[in-house]
Amino acid sequence: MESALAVSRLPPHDPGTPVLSVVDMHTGGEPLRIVLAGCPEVSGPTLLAKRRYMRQHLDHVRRRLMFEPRGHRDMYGAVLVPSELQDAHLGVLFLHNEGYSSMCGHAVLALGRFALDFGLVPAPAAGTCEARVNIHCPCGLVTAFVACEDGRSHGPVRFHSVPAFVLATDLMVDVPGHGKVVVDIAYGGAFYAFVSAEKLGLDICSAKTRDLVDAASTVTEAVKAQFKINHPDSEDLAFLYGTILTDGKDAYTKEPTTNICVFADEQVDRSPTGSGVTARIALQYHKGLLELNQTRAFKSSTTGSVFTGKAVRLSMTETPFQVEKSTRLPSLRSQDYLILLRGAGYKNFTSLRLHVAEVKFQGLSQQVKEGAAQEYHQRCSFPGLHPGIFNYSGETQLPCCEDTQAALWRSPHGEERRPLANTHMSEPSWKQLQLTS
Ligand SMILES: O=C(O)[C@H]1NCC[C@@H]1O
Repeated sequence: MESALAVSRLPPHDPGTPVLSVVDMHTGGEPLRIVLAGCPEVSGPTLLAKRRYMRQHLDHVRRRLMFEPRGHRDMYGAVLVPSELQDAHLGVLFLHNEGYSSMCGHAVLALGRFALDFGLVPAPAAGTCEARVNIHCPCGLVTAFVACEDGRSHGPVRFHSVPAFVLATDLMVDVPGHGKVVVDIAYGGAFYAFVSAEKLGLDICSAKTRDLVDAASTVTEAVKAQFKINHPDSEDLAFLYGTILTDGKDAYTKEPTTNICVFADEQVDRSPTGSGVTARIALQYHKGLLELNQTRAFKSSTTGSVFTGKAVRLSMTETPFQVEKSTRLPSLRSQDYLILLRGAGYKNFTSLRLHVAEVKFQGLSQQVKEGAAQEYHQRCSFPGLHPGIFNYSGETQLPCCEDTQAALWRSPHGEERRPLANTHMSEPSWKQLQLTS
């Protein structure tokens, strides 16, 4: 039920016109547009089936939300859907400028706070300092731990991701304009190619973002053209999401190592990339550069925002690989590359995975240092990017129409627990997007 106050604040609109209500958040400068209401039903018995359904039948919703004039080419989104997993508090489909990703760490960090403050999970008992939010992402169940005070989010969020693994190290790729380049590929809920920017003739800290994006995208395209990536569990997850250029400082130090993630269609992550950090930790562990429970800091070269992360446990699964070997391209399967981790022998068709936990963001999710944002915009030469992207405002309205997501907004403690204003946001405002076809 909506309060009279909330309704009176809504702008006039034709009740027959579909309206999407959204909340905009960001983590470390990376946007997250969360759909509150108005998305047509996303059908499917499983989350991966819902992802396929949305791609086939509701892609116009993604395009309205992500593209200009309401979004921009680096916009990111989340559609919340019911999950088939009993333990999940919510399911989520991630949206970006090209389609639908399998994992998104910055979104999980923001959604953790969102879920607690909007009553999607029970308020933790008095005296509890972290709320647990189980988020079913396309890659699997991810748990966010949200620091809280008096039942509301307050401070850092961390998450435990799905098991990460290394797919390939020292892979020789023919990169147009750069010759043979050696890259590593690792999985942190999504697959990334990793290469030091220096190997592409760039300094990650001073190069123009446009040049970093061009180089990273060329690597992504080259890997996609020359190798077929397989995932042990599902063909839906078997794709290269992007390339992460690094400062090459993989050996452990207390100082943060810097990287830039270029994913989807040349989209740039303003944050250090939660799923990328997860994959990079798996890679560093695999190379013997990081111990279990050793915390490493990762810095975004675009905004300077920092995530920390550590590997917490090794696990071995007996899941056989179910994907077919490509006849056209050399096939990359993790049993080919991963299994002899640290010299231990494992039998064929056993995948060894690393549980990477505590990817953690210390800042409040709405705050980006103004200086960092300005510096980024000076270096960035995307014509369509407007500086307003860092000025997120909140959503004070409750969903204005009943739809398939309505069940998600029903707090376990009743409607009245829903806050009228999202306290993450400095300047409450409403936002409605007209959905025309
Ligand atoms: O933090 C992350 O994992 C995401 N950020 C944008 C690209 C990735 O999905």
